[in-house]
Amino acid sequence: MTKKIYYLNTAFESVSEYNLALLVQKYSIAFLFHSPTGQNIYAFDSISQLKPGEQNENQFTAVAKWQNYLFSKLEPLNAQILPQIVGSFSFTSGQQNSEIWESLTNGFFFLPKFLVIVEKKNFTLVTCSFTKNTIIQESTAFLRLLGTVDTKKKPYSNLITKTEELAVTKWKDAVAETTKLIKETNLKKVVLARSLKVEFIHEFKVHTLWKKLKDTQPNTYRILLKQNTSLFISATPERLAKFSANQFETVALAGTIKRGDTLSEDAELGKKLITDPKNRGEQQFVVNTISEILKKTGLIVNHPQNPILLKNKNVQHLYTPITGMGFYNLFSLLGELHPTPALGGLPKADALKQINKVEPFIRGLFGAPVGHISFDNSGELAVGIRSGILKANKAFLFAGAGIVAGSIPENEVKETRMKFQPILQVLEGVSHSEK
Ligand SMILES: C=C(O[C@@H]1C=C(C(=O)O)C=C[C@H]1O)C(=O)O
Repeated sequence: MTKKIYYLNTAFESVSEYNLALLVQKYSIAFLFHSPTGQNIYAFDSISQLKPGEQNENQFTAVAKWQNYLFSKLEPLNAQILPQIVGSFSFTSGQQNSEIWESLTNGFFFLPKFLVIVEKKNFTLVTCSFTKNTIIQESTAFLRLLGTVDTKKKPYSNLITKTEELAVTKWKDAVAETTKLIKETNLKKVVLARSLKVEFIHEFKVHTLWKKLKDTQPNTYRILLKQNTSLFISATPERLAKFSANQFETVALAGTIKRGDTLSEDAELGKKLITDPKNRGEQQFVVNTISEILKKTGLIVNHPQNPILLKNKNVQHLYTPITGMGFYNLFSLLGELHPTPALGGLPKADALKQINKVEPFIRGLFGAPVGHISFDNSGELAVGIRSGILKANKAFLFAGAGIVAGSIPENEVKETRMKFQPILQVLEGVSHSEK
């Protein structure tokens, strides 16, 4: 690509989230990203694409190089707000193409042609184009389309016909084997995941999923990545990083217990989690490892001494926000950090080896960094858990749990079953208006 990439900003009044989600069906590539505290991003169509884990180098270095290259081509047309690259890394580089993940196996990033950024009720469209002469018309046509997306409603429902937890016995054996290995070697923690297959009557429409995600998971990230016929969706509570020039915010999230049916039962369960030595130890590994990595890159690190409880609809976790201040190289820091011991384990390399050995599927985007990065290296990435991949009338959901010396296989099965719930409930009995 030798051509320049022009970009233009158009501020506009407002648009409903539902209309933006409806627009996804008109494009083969789209990305929706709702952060509980950051920017909301809606991206459609692409100017340039990269599969990070398919390059012959570290996937974070590959994205950094691609981003640099794109930056050298950017040409603002009276624009203050930069375009952003959006999408997902893969859990690890060089994953073997899998039937489930198909072309998303090794991650997928793109520079959107149309990027809607919503921040504190300000709506901006950032349009990218190779042609200077037509960019204004392209933006206008996009906004017109957005304003006229058909929201007429007809009754609609989609029902699950089958759910199947895959290879449960084998997974329990893997947990037992891993626990033994942890007791016998210097391995301390390994996060093992399993999968749930779901079949339903019809193919899902994106806006249906998005509405259900919004209705059922109000305080998590909400993420949707569409590439042709594959849809990745996530209701993750876990931030990998929110970053700007000299600030890097991350979290240590680990340790899980169910929500209670009453306020007092819920508080009781929370207390049990926060005073439980196994879970506190598991989460402390994550706090220590992340803090060490940030310090090693020269950041000044701050975090509260003790975790607090993060309560989502289906589960509660131990949570410590961690902030690093100072200068840093974004992509090399992300490469050091991912996967944190919340998703990989400790020591990282040995844990990844064990994951590779015992997990019967490719993680694809499960647990991978997913989000948006501006050309000034500000942005936000979440950890792609509480997630699944949908294609036609099938979905594969994923859930993992931290295995430590004291882990009991049956309890880990129950914990991962709870972690399937956020996305399972999105797919379950969807019944609302549909064109
Ligand atoms: C791996 C998952 O969750 C991670 C593991 C947790 C745990 O072991 O308690 C808690 C939160 C997440 O960091 C998942 O939801 O699939």
